[in-house]
Amino acid sequence: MLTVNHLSIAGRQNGIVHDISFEIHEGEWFALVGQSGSGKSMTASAIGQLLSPNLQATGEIWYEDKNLITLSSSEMRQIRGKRLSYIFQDYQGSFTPFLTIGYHFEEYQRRHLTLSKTERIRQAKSALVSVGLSEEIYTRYPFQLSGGQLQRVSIAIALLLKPDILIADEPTTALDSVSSFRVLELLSRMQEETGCAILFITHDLRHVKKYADRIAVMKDGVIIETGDKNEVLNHPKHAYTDLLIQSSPSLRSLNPLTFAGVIR
Ligand SMILES: Nc1ncnc2c1ncn2[C@@H]1O[C@H](COP(=O)(O)OP(=O)(O)OP(=O)(O)O)[C@@H](O)[C@H]1O
Repeated sequence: MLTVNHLSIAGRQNGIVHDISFEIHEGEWFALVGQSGSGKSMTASAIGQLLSPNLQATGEIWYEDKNLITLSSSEMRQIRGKRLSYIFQDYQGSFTPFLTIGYHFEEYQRRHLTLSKTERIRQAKSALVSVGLSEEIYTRYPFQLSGGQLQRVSIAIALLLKPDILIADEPTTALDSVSSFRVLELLSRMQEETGCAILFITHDLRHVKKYADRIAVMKDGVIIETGDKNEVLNHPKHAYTDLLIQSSPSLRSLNPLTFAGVIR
């Protein structure tokens, strides 16, 4: 569904991502993990042409028969939102504070869907209800909502557009554990309902263990290991992956040999 081939990202002075390749299959939950600064967000941004202008992406990012890197801004806008949606850690930045939640829905709906105004409002309210929020939120302003509620609004908008791929860049980092749980369960439900693929960026291997199908581990701008979730978590090939697992408390016991103290 999405094939990244030899992607590199560089600034004027330095390289950030170095020749990475991976594939996201239809309907799968693909987790990109690794330490802070390893290039996960830059990789996610490159897919939707969202890199800052001082950064240059080279290589290929194939979605259907299009190399996304070569598309014009207007061609990319046709795909981003409707076919490829983002949910960010910085949900505040995704909303304009002085515009109502309804207005945010409208903006996406008008750009990507052909519906009457009444139908747009009906669908938006129904999307809010489906993520566990009240219809009344439609007329509220972003500053009147909590972080967890705003992140659920982001998901409701994504849900409405039914993208093929949802890129969720640390969507729960700024949330408390109950809100995080709700958001992840919603993403999981959305995936079941719409069959979309999810590119999930996280530091938290517990979330990977619970939700992901496959994992890519990134370090210093390079993918050092990719594979099936259980394979990577139970039999890491790279010492760095092992270190990530060791430093995730609830995952230490995944490897019974480690748990028994037979291997480190
Ligand atoms: N606009 C920019 N210009 C130059 N370098 C940048 C720019 N934005 C980010 N970087 C650098 O790119 C590197 C990778 O950043 P990125 O945000 O992709 O890391 P990450 O793996 O997502 O980290 P985190 O988990 O902390 O979000 C970092 O060293 C960062 O300083």
